[in-house]
Amino acid sequence: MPSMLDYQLTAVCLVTAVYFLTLSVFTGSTRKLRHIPTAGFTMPILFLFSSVRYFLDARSVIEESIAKWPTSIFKIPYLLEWLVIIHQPSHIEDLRKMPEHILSSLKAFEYVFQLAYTLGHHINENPYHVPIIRTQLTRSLPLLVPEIHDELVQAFKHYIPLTDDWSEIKALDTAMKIISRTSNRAFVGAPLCRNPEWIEVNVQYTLDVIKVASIPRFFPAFMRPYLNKLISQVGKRTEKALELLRPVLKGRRTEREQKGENHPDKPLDILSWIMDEAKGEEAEEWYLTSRVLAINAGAIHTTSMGFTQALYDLAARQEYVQPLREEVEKVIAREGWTKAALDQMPQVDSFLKESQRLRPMGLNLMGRIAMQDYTFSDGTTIPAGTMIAVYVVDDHTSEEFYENPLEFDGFRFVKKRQNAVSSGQTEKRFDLVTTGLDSLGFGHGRHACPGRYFASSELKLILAHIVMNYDVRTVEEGVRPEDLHIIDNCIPNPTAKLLFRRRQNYLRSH
Ligand code: HEM
Repeated sequence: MPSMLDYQLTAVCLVTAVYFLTLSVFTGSTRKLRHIPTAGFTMPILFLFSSVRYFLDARSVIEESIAKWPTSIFKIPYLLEWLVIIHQPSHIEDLRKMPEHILSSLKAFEYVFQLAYTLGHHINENPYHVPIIRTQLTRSLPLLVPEIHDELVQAFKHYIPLTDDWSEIKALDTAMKIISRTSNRAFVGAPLCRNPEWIEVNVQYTLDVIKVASIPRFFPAFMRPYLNKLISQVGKRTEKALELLRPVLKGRRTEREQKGENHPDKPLDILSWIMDEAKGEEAEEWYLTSRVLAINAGAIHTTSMGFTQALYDLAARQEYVQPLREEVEKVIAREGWTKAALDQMPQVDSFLKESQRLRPMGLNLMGRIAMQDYTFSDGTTIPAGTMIAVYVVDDHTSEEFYENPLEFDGFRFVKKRQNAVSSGQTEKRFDLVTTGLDSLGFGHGRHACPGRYFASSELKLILAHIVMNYDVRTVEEGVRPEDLHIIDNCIPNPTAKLLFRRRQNYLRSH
């Protein structure tokens, strides 16, 4: 039996080990970043207190730092590392212009998503899916929108039945299932997109990636590989997805052999395009499955969060329902459920953009790792290896860009579009898909989200479908469910329920 002394000795050894560990981990990087102002303490151990404060209330820590150093960059203790925060438009412009070999988005992605234990290094080594999403998926939207609409009608019927009495629906969970199904109509086609096991494996894979990428960052680097292995279910999920995708892959290969690579019935979806592009081992079934899962992981979580935020905004602000309905009804009567119709819904577009402006999916986006020492245009140098990110909230709520910036004004961007037109500028500047220094929810610059055209069409279709078919409100009238903040991530309340029923007051008879 170990004695009391043994326990005490073990405790002393552990504390000493942690102290020297943090000392060795931080003194190197801390010394190199000494010239950059710090939110909190830089000393080992004391640093941990600042880190805990950031963990509990990231927004206040950053806002206080901006008040102290309004024009300069600063660093914050992010768990066991330093994160350099930029927020000034001039610094964001510097970041936007920098190529991969100076400020790397891929390296940041690899680190933040712990690729070795989640999606796998092959996703970053050959990111051939990015141009597919940016060009083929976007260009195919006019053909895909009616299909996605068809899928979402079925998905809504299934997950939120049209009843005359109010039913309580858990918003975020339901959003993830609906988004997974409708997105997969464009990713792998029907009927796999609506197979409950496929939906489940994609949703769970996405949640696993987030878990495996986040938890180990609470621990020192040397412990992460062991922890990752302990908690990761990603391998198991990939095997399950492979089992479901294999028959589809086999069927498509047979069809290609029989009818030719570009036969007229070739399905119009991401799976077809990645099968066209994949070379060598990437063309193997496991790698194709892993690529489809990675695309899903990037698409489902982000779009579901954006959708849920907008839904909470709508449910709590009933005054927007009628004007949105009028817009959708008028356009759909003329155009049907098409991409052209979506392009003529400025109010729907603006509502979603305003929701994203005030509730982006994270306080800090556009992560980069400096691949070499880099000097910003104001002369501040960050050493190679530094992790940086943009505090987007500052730009999204800046009076320089927005009147009454903290107020939710669902049709703010409709007015901005009208002003732009009357002053001879392009109204596209204020579209949901358009990024800028005042609109960073999809990033900005060469790495801006390539899926934003697809996501935006999907979000517009869903919001339009909801206002046309449902009444939706919050459980406590007018009270919007509170967001959940995990460090600098803003997650729409994951447990909140909303009330749905069949729409009661039709504008016209259907
Ligand atoms: C509302 C939904 C979405 C939001 C808010 C969002 C947001 C973002 C952000 C902030 C970035 C990083 C930009 C940067 O670092 O500069 C990004 C990158 C990316 N997103 Fe999205 N995204 C969404 C939906 C999607 C969808 C549906 C897809 C795929 C179909 C997708 C695929 C990607 C990919 C592949 C990248 C990496 C691009 C690169 O490294 O060049 N996203 N997204």
